[in-house]
Amino acid sequence: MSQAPIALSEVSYFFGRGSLRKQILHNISTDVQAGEIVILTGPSGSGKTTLLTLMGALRSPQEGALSVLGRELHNSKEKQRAAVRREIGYIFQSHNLLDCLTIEKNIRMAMQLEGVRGGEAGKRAQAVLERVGLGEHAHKKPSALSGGQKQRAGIARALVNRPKVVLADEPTASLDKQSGRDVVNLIQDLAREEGAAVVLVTHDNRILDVADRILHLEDGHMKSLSEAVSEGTSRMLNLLEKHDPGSAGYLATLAFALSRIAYADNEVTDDERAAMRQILIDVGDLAEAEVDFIMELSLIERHTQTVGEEPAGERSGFDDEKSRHFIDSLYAIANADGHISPEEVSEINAIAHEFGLKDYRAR
Ligand SMILES: Nc1ncnc2c1ncn2[C@@H]1O[C@H](COP(=O)(O)OP(=O)(O)OP(=O)(O)O)[C@@H](O)[C@H]1O
Repeated sequence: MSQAPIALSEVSYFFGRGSLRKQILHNISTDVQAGEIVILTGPSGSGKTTLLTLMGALRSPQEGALSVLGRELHNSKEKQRAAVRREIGYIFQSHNLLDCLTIEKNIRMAMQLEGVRGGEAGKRAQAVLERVGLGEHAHKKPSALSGGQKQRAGIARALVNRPKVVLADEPTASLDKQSGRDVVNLIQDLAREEGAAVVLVTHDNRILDVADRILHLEDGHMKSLSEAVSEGTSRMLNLLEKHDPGSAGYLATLAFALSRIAYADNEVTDDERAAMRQILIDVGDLAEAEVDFIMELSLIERHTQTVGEEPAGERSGFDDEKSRHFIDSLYAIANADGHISPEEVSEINAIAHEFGLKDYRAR
């Protein structure tokens, strides 16, 4: 099998020398295949940009093997890295377009570096601008475009030479929800069409679904996806709790209780999932992707908890309205398939008891 466009094996990276030497990345191993989209997440300072710059041949690792487009970069010389860089498409947080040139000229400039000029360059520039929805804006300068349009022009420039490796650093950071979504969809479509290996650094949870794989960095160490999901969810819940203490606690408690009902008969059906999702969406003013996070985390937690290992019962302190909503929601999940089983009833009773709630619907 041919080598992946990006291949890392036990890569470590250090900044500084002597007593100031500090290890930033620890034994990172991963391959990014052609046509694959990998998202790199992690808290600020965890080493995402450093890892991206290694993959982008802007630095070379002091330890481990790093191959980009078939070239080994461990201890490489600047000249070798420069040659690799010419074959990579970079998309930055700010579009990095030259303001004094039109969009079309910005794109032609990228082609000039590859020796493509004249009519051929004009044709290719127009085609790529149309592809990113900017066909009618070719002769405008960047200052005349919106943030999302500028970012799309940046993508057109990065992709016009059809790179086999595309690296994007926070491409949606300055965009609103819809523009951010448009931009990642575009990167995804173009990457698939060209069979490029794509690595995208982001803090934006809303775009995680475009990833084929999510890599999570913490203090320079690679973490598993489930650890990343759990970290992302608790960060989000903490944030919510700060802004809206009542509903955050309620949402987390409710999500977990609903998971218990969904698992009462040892299997979560699609109907139960859909009902659970809708109840949680109706409770808070969270984005759907955030609700999905909480729901999946609750289901995972429930699934991995062994029988007899129930969480310590807490008195809920819910007012009457919340108590009713809580009990009704449990019944709604139990009844999602049109039938409430004895196991589900006994789980509802157990939860009501643990939370000190009266099951006003019990017969
Ligand atoms: N040129 C440098 N010299 C010394 N240390 C650096 C340098 N660049 C980054 N660092 C340190 O390396 C660590 C990782 O930084 P990096 O920018 O890769 O993190 P990040 O995950 O991309 O953070 P953010 O999400 O804030 O962009 C940080 O502790 C940072 O202070």
